Order: sequence, then structure tokens, then C-alpha cells
Amino acid sequence: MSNRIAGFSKLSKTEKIEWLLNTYFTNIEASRDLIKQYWNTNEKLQKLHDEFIENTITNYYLPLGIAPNFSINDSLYAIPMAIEESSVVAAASKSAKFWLERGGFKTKVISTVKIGQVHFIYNGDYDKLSSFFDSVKSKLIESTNDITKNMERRGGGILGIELRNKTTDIDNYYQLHATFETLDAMGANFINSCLEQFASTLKDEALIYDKFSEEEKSIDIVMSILSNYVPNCLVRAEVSCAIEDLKSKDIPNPEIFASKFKQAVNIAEVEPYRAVTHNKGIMNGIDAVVLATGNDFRAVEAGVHAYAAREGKYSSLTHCTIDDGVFKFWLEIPLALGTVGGLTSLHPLVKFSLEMLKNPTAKELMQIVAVAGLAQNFAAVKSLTTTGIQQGHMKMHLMNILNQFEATSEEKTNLIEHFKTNTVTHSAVVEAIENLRR
Ligand SMILES: CC(C)(COP(=O)([O-])OP(=O)([O-])OC[C@H]1O[C@@H](n2cnc3c(N)ncnc32)[C@H](O)[C@@H]1OP(=O)([O-])[O-])[C@@H](O)C(=O)NCCC(=O)NCCSC(=O)C[C@@](C)(O)CC(=O)[O-]
Ligand SMILES: NC(=O)C1=CN([C@@H]2O[C@H](COP(=O)(O)OP(=O)(O)OC[C@H]3O[C@@H](n4cnc5c(N)ncnc54)[C@H](O)[C@@H]3O)[C@@H](O)[C@H]2O)C=CC1
Repeated sequence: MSNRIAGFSKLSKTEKIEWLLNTYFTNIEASRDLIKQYWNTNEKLQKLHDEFIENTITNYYLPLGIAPNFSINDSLYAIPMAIEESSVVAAASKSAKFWLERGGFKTKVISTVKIGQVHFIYNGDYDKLSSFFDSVKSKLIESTNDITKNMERRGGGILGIELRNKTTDIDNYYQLHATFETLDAMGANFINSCLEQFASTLKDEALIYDKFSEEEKSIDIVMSILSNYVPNCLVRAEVSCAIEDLKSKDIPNPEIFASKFKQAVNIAEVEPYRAVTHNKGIMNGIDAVVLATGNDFRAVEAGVHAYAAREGKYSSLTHCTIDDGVFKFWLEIPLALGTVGGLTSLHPLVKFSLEMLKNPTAKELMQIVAVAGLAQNFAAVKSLTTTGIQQGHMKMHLMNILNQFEATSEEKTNLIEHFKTNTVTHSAVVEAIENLRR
């Protein structure tokens, strides 16, 4: 309890760091040096990063890698990926190269509708509430004119509002369920502003609705918030080719490969324990691009997994068919992304990543991100059903293990050569280092 502190947020950055070091660390000098080592020498840039969040003490680096050779609807892309896990960028790159020679990735945005809800409690007659809603619907929309006028000028805005009766779930619980088109913005702030205005107008109008009893007039707003479940903001990415065209260095027998690959996808469709790992592999690609482009990966993760469980059972996000000698593999996911707003014009590396992607619209970014997910899943399932995952993954992870043991450049060269013909496992690497150092 002696570690409690009041008013921490009001301290300066230096004071926060000193309090932290003195309260939780034993080697204060070394910890202070570490924090400062990660500060950017450009003070303006550091200040920008300090101000992204609250109580910032330093920067937390993730590597930014590039996966080149992605053909998406016949345009070539190099995709930026921010991720900590080895082998993900290599796997994406390998898939991109594989499909580049087989027609590339084809994508389509199916829909772009976002959702927000005002959750409220109304203690009274439903028919009266329904008539009240019909009578104030246009006022609800008009009351947001100041918020929506620019979005409408661009072609977006509020698409609709409906009243939903949820009293079978919770007594007296209703919703305003609203839909939005937010174009190139992810839209959270825009939607939340509209919803809070709906809530305020709804409450005010109820107070003067003469058909309501006194009790019915006092609508109680519980909360107004967008939903990160966006099943109507959907994108599809697909690859396909004749089975015989799958033949490659790693696929000597394409018939067997295609059938086993499809089986693996089918297993992920019916078996939740497998589906979660299968989808984690998809998210390796998706999260990395979402992060590199400054988007909200928590929102994407929550929405994607809800979609994977939309039938009442968690299932694969990718699917595979083999029909008339054609192998087809595709992904369909909800993605609420922005190429304006949020961090997109603030973080220099996000701007850089977006320029690398030819400054996409949100719809174009949805397609690129979906492709990264599909490519990643193809690489993982291909490895799983052929060599096993460890061969490629551990080959890439070798450098991390060598760094853990502070291997010198000479030791690294030596051991990388050694593991070209030996299987990488953690214990095999430890043993090889020990032998070398003996
Ligand atoms: C790892 C590879 C790519 C090796 O594959 P490989 O056959 O040893 O690679 P290669 O040396 O023959 O090179 C072929 C291409 O792969 C890429 N590549 C190859 N090496 C590199 C590298 N160092 N840096 C950058 N790119 C690399 C690159 O595109 C290269 O072409 P090039 O550039 O030479 O023209 C392959 O084994 C693979 O795709 N494995 C899958 C790895 C994977 O999925 N990792 C994710 C982590 S595991 C996990 O989290 C999820 C999982 C697997 O559990 C999900 C699931 O269960 O579904
Ligand atoms: N549950 C959630 O997911 C929540 C997320 N957030 C955060 O909200 C942020 C995203 O909110 P936004 O409203 O997207 O960002 P934002 O508040 O930066 O707004 C973007 C604005 O850009 C303008 N704009 C300019 N050109 C546009 C174009 N071509 N298309 C569309 N709009 C254009 C619009 O006025 C739009 O409202 C993210 O940082 C996210 O992390 C905030 C609250 C909740």
C-alpha cells in the first residue's frame, strides 16, 4: 500500500520516472539509462510520441518489416508489417511470391456499414414508445446536422436508425440501433458523437411527448457507443489456381497437397480448438498491417473474432474448395479501418506505411489487410500440412535464440551455417553454442 500515489498524472515526465524508479526498481541507474536509451534524439518527435498516450515514460519499439511482391487485383504492393514474432514477415513474403506466379490475390469489398447503439431503459408501454420513436426519428437525425454535415458532403453520414426492443433479454431495455457510412475514417469518434447527440435529443423529446405518462417520460440513457462488431463492413480476399499449378519446390505432389490443405481448413471450420489457432495465424498478418497503418487492432481483433463465432460456434475465417481441378482459398472478414483520422496523419511511420501502400482509401486498405491475413494463413497451413510448422518458424527464430545467448557475429555466422543442415530446437541451439564456446 505504501506504493500508492495520488496525483501521479500531474507530475512531470521526469518526476514520474523518478517515482517509478525509486518505487519499483533496484538498479535505478541502469533502469533510468534504459528508459532514456529509447527516447528519440529529435525532441519534437519525442514530444509527439509522448503525447499520443498518457503517463508516457519512453518508447516501446516493434520492428517494421516489409513483405514485397503482393499482387492484389493485378497491382503490385510491398506491405508494411509491425510485429514482434519471427517468421511472420517471411511467411507473408513467401506466400506473396508463390501467388504472384499464380494469378495473385483477388479482393472485393462487400459492404462498409458501421454500427452504433444508444442503450436505454424505458418503463412503459412499447406501442407508445414505438409511436414516439417514429415521431422523433427525423429530429434525432436533424439534431446531428452540425456533426454530420462534412461527412455528408463527402458522401457518408447516418444511414438509418431503428428502435430495438430488447425487453426479452433485460426488463425495460431498448436500443436505438444506428448505421453509418464513415468513408475513409474508422469512424469511432464520429459515430460516438452522433450517438451522444441522439441520446440527448431522445431524452429531451421524451420529456415533452404528451402521450407519455410521467414515468414513461423519464427515459434513462445507459450508454451511447459504437459497436466494434461490424458484420456488414466486410471484405473478401481470394486466391485460386488449377491444382497442377500448385506444383513447386515445396509441393512435389499438388493433388495430395491440395486435398490435405483443404482437410486442414475443414478441421478449423468444425473444431474450435483448432479454429482459434488457425485464426491466430490469420491475425499474424492482419494485426501487423493494422498496426503499421496506425489502426485500432483491439477493435479489429474484437470484431473479427465475434464474426468467427457468428453461427454460435467459433470457426475458421478462411475456407477452401477443390472443384473441377481448381483449388480455391478465401477469407471473408469484417474490418473497420481508417486512412484518415486517429494516428494516421500523426505518426511519421504510419504516414510512411500508407505512402508505401500508395495512400489507399479505407476500402483499399481493407483489401490489403485481408490479403495479408489470407497470405499468412496459406503459409502457416502449407507448413503445417507439409514440413510441420517448426522447421520454418525455428529457422527464423534462430536469431532470437542466438541473441538471448549474446552470440558474437562470428558465432552467429558459424551457427547459422550449422543449422542449415540441422533441425533448430531451443536445446539444439544451446548445445551448439556451448560446444562452440568450449
Ligand atoms: C518461414 C518460411 C517462410 C521459410 O520458408 P523457406 O522455404 O525456408 O524459405 P526460402 O529460404 O526457400 O525462401 C523462400 C521465400 O520465403 C521468404 N523468406 C524466407 N526466409 C526469409 C527471411 N529470412 N526473410 C524474409 N523473407 C524470407 C522470401 O519471400 C523468400 O523468397 P526470396 O526473398 O528469397 O525471393 C516458411 O517455412 C513458412 O512460411 N513458414 C510458416 C511460418 C509461420 O506461419 N509463422 C507464423 C508463426 S507460427 C504461428 O503463430 C501461427 C500458427 C502456425 O500456429 C498458425 C496455425 O497454426 O495455423
Ligand atoms: N470502441 C472503439 O473502437 C473506439 C475507438 N476509438 C478511437 O477512435 C479513433 C478513430 O475514430 P475516427 O472517428 O475514425 O477518427 P477521428 O476522430 O480522427 O475522425 C476522423 C475525421 O476525419 C474527417 N475526414 C476527413 N476526410 C475524410 C474522409 N475521406 N472520410 C471520412 N472522414 C474524413 C471526418 O471529419 C472524420 O470524422 C481511433 O483512434 C480509435 O482507436 C475511440 C473510441 C472508441
